[in-house]
Amino acid sequence: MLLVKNLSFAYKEKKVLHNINFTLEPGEQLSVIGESGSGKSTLLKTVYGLLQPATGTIFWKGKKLLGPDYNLVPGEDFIKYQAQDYDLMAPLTVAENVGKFLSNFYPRKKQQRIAELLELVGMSDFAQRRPDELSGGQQQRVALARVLAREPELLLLDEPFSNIDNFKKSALRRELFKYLKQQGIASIVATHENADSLSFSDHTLVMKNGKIVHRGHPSILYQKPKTKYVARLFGEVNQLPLSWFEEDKKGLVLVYPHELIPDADGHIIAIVSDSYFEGHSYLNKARVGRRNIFFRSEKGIPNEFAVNLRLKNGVLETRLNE
Ligand SMILES: Nc1ncnc2c1ncn2[C@@H]1O[C@H](COP(=O)(O)OP(=O)(O)OP(=O)(O)O)[C@@H](O)[C@H]1O
Repeated sequence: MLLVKNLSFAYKEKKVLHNINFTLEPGEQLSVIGESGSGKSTLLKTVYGLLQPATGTIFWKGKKLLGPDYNLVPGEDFIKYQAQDYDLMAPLTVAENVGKFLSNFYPRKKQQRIAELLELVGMSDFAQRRPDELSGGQQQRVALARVLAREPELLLLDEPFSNIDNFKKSALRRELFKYLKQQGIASIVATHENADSLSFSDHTLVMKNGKIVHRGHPSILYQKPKTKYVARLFGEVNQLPLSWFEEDKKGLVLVYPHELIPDADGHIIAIVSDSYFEGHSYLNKARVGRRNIFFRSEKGIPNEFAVNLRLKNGVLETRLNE
């Protein structure tokens, strides 16, 4: 088990991580989400051993991990870390890059392992190419194969799919996280992209200004976000007066755009200002009084068109039950 206890870190006098606590079991998948600059990368670098914590301790399976002040070569053998840059070796082929840290003692086994990993990341056809002949997304996939080569027990990935196009990304995500589960590899993925978090994580940490502001299973974070900041990480969200839905109620409620339904009987009247095509539906920006809101519709809606909206059944019960 990974145990991170009261971890804090500062770049010179700028404190970037504040009292971070979490645990992670072998094979578990943890995602760390939060706005740019919230401290996700710094957390990964500190856990990996590139940065020396100001306070706190990190244990893996009961063994205390020492930071760079105590290790000549930063990083532990059983942890692999994929940073946002890929650091592939230019003179080596893709296959040589992936196999660089594999033993040459059993050459056939080594070649099999390289082939298996290149297949996993969809790069088999590029085995003999050199990194400078690859696109950014292809380099990112090779880098992923390389960090998996020596079967780490704990894998730390910083924005692992950021350069990979949508065609490849969904399949790669599914294959990679299935592989990690099968192999019992624990992973921490720092990401902006909610799909990394929603579909594949056992737990999610939400970071803001170097602190964990919320944690839990992604479905709970999505359905019962404690703050607009948390809900906003999953896409557009409205913060609306409760009195719109229940007379005399004070306070605000978070409502996702798909939870506001166009309905002739709806008593919220919205004037559409923009309608954006998003494949499965349209995302509409509209005014209700002086407030801007977002709602979804199956069809595009002309500007300045008035639409009656109602709240999807059950939303208030879900959001307000604490
Ligand atoms: N080498 C550094 N020296 C000083 N400050 C730094 C350094 N690296 C990061 N920071 C600061 O630390 C804070 C956290 O940065 P970090 O890169 O961990 O955030 P992040 O959540 O990973 O952001 P992003 O999503 O943009 O990658 C930011 O305010 C950043 O400006």
